[in-house]
Amino acid sequence: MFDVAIIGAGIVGSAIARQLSKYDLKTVVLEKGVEVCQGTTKANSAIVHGGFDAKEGTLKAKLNVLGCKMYPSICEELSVEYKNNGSLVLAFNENDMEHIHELYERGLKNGVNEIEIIDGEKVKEIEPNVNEEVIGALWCKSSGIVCPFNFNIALMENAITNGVELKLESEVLNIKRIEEENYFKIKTNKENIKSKYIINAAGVYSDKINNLIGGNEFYIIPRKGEYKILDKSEGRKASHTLFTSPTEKGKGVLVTQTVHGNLLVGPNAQVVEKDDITTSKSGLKKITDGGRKSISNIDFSKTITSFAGVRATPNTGDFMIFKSKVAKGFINVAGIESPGLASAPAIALYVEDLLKEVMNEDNEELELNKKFNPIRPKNKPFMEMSLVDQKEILSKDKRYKTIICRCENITEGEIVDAINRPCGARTVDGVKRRVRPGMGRCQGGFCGPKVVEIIARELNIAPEEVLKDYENSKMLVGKVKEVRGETVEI
Ligand SMILES: Cc1cc2nc3c(=O)[nH]c(=O)nc-3n(C[C@H](O)[C@H](O)[C@H](O)COP(=O)(O)OP(=O)(O)OC[C@H]3O[C@@H](n4cnc5c(N)ncnc54)[C@H](O)[C@@H]3O)c2cc1C
Ligand SMILES: O=P(O)(O)OC[C@H](O)CO
Ligand code: FES
Repeated sequence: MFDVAIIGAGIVGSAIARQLSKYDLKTVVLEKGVEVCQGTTKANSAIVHGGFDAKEGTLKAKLNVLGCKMYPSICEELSVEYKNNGSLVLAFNENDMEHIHELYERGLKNGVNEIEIIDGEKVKEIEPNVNEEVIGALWCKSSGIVCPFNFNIALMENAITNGVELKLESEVLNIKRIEEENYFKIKTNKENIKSKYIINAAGVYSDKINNLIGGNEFYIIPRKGEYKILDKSEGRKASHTLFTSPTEKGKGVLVTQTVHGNLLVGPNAQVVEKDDITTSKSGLKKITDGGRKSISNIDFSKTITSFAGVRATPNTGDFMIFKSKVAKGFINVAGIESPGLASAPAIALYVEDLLKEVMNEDNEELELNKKFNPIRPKNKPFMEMSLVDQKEILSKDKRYKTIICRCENITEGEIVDAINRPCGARTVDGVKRRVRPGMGRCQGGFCGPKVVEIIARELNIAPEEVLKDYENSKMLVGKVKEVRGETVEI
């Protein structure tokens, strides 16, 4: 019997898992994906918002502001890339200026202190490539950018190191509350699991999971956002995150540098089916036009790839984080659209308090995990190590000598480490998200086959079994011909 079962291993489920690993609890995370970070967390703007956008008094506002404050230290503990680059909401006319003043006032009410309104000249001084028609901006100095994949993975890795169990490819199909014995029976595609408490962090599917216990307090309206990611040569064009005035559809198309130095432009907003992450010509045109509003000379011929993510927009307008009234011991952490990434560390604290409340009702208390260690050791890129560190690691492992990804300068040693760490990579995209082979200009054209070979070797599976990302995404279909006695695979 588990004490807590968390459904979903995106940023929210993983942040909660890590928070609960501070306590002496038997916690399991059930994730239907082949890996962690396969839902919305893998495809978003990666902005740690300051917290001036959400309406005052909402959970979004409260948890965003606190989450933003927590980011620098939690990323330090977990060795995750985070940069406090600040953001600008740009104004191009008097109407925009009015919006900016509203956001400023709202920011102050929400407790965001590091904000100020600046004029067009100042904007151009701190962001030289900005569209010269800018007349002013709201400057938020506390906001930042993060690597959402590594943050998600690091949270789960640290949770596992501290005793949490992660069950991958485990889709929750049904939940039954066994009232007389005070626990839940959870049916997955693999097994039945018993748990005293359940935390529903299933992203766009959080309404379906809540419906399994007969809750119908909210539903999710999936809203897709498309992006273009550009070469690092374009990344230099923006140092702050550049927003235009928000609309009722959201914060609009932004332009930002990523923590790795690429340029990210997007998203739009479109109601779709839950799993629709396709991109379209018309959608991407909106991104291009929207991005040029902030920086007119973006060279979109330097686009590396495009992608889309789906917001778990709740019909209620605010995060739906609450103890279920229909099933005692069931906590919803649902409707976590933007600013869910920025809020995740604070959401975990909020859920910890809710769990304490439900446990109190059972006359139970949380006890500390005396072995809890908040630190996740670095997996620093080989090329960023000092010469001394490079020599040391090479003396122990020669695989750091072989460059596998030429575009991003990634060695075999780093890829092997990414696979063999706790919560290690299981797929080609999983390796890509952890250590970046495939993120370069050639998009894995050169390094992809080598990565497949390494995954097959390390996981002791046939190359044909290696997946790109999801289940059924095999990359090799069989052997086609023999070249000088060697079999060539496709
Ligand atoms: C276009 C876009 C831009 C965004 N930009 C930002 C931003 O810049 N800043 C910000 O703060 N926020 C942003 N967000 C919001 C942020 O990405 C989300 O709030 C956050 O990623 C949600 O995380 P999650 O863990 O709730 O969901 P997910 O990452 O989707 O995780 C849910 C997990 O549950 C699993 N699951 C579902 N059903 C089941 C089941 N039955 N059994 C087992 N597992 C299941 C899924 O496989 C998935 O892994 C953006 C979102 C989008 C779409
Ligand atoms: O478009 P929104 O409002 O959902 O926001 C998404 C990101 O946080 C900013 O791009
Ligand atoms: S060699 Fe790896 S992305 Fe080009």
